[in-house]
Amino acid sequence: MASEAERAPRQRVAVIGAGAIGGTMAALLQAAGHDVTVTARGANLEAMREHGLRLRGGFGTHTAAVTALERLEEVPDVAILAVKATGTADALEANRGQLADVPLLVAQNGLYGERTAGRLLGHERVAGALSLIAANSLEPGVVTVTAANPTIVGGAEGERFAALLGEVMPIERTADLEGSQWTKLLINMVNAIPAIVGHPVQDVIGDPGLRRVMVASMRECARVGLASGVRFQPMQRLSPLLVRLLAWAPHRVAQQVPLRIRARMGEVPNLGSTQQSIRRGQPTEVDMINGAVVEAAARAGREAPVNAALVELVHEVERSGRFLPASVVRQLA
Ligand SMILES: NC(=O)C1=CN([C@@H]2O[C@H](COP(=O)(O)OP(=O)(O)OC[C@H]3O[C@@H](n4cnc5c(N)ncnc54)[C@H](OP(=O)(O)O)[C@@H]3O)[C@@H](O)[C@H]2O)C=CC1
Ligand SMILES: CC(C)(CO)C(=O)C(=O)O
Repeated sequence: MASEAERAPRQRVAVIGAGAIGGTMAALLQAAGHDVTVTARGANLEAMREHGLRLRGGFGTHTAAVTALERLEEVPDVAILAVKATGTADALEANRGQLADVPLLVAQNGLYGERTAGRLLGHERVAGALSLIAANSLEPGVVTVTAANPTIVGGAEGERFAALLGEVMPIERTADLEGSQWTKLLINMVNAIPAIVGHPVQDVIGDPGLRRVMVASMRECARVGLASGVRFQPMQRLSPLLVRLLAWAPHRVAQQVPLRIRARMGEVPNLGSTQQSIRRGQPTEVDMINGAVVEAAARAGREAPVNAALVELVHEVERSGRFLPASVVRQLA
């Protein structure tokens, strides 16, 4: 993190979508002295207006006095987009007039979120952030960080945002955002099964039968990425060599990948962002995560049957609002 002398001058920062990740960034930036405006809606907006934005957990406790609006009213110096990828188009459309030429950091899972945002806004002053933080936003106005891990930043405006966020949280730079997005996509293969069975990520990884299916989905992701020419970038302790091992080594070796991810997650139960969407009755990003592997497989003339099945099962849980027995997942691999 930056020293006092290295700190950037106070900036007007807009955070579009102050949920788990956006709320964490907004609260920490406000605590560091920046002038932070967030956009939100419903009970979350009301709670932040009434009580401030309350941060708990791994980055400490802070109630941030942010300006909370439904949509931006002024042009900020920089903006962070932290809505789920399913909400990008609506959120940018609502704030188009204020974001015309403003550097924008897209903090999302999945592939190419910054390119999508740049295309929708008609400029290329964009960067991408891949958050290894685990955070919950299940109570209006409150964000709880359960694992205060680093965030990886890259893209055209990467340096600017790495400097800004580096003031308040651990940041790593990537020169190959796409390669890092793929590594994060591989890590996000931990999301779908917890969302199907309704258990924390750590418990799912601890279940040998569910872990086997998770490894199979990771293997598909690794093989499809490698076949598509992706250069997986190192992330946490997931090295390019380990990605190759994951793709081809026997299960007993490959399972080290989810086990290492679990070790980094800490003890506090982590639902994962996909299960949080389900619990809030909202659409998930599964089409942009497991679905992205299925799409990339099709482009490469391959198949990704385990990911295709997981996409279907997550959609089934979205529709019914009922988690499924673990046996339904265990039979996939
Ligand atoms: N949570 C986590 O631990 C992690 C999440 N991520 C990724 O970060 C990204 C953000 O996820 P996360 O923070 O969990 O998501 P959340 O759903 O917690 O936060 C998104 C917030 O944006 C709000 N929102 C959506 N559309 C609009 C809009 N048009 N105007 C204003 N507010 C809007 C949502 O409100 P509403 O609830 O009303 O829809 C919600 O409060 C995702 O891509 C996720 O995959 C990455 C790493 C970890
Ligand atoms: C890394 C992980 C699993 C942290 O929760 C995440 O990215 C998510 O929840 O989407």
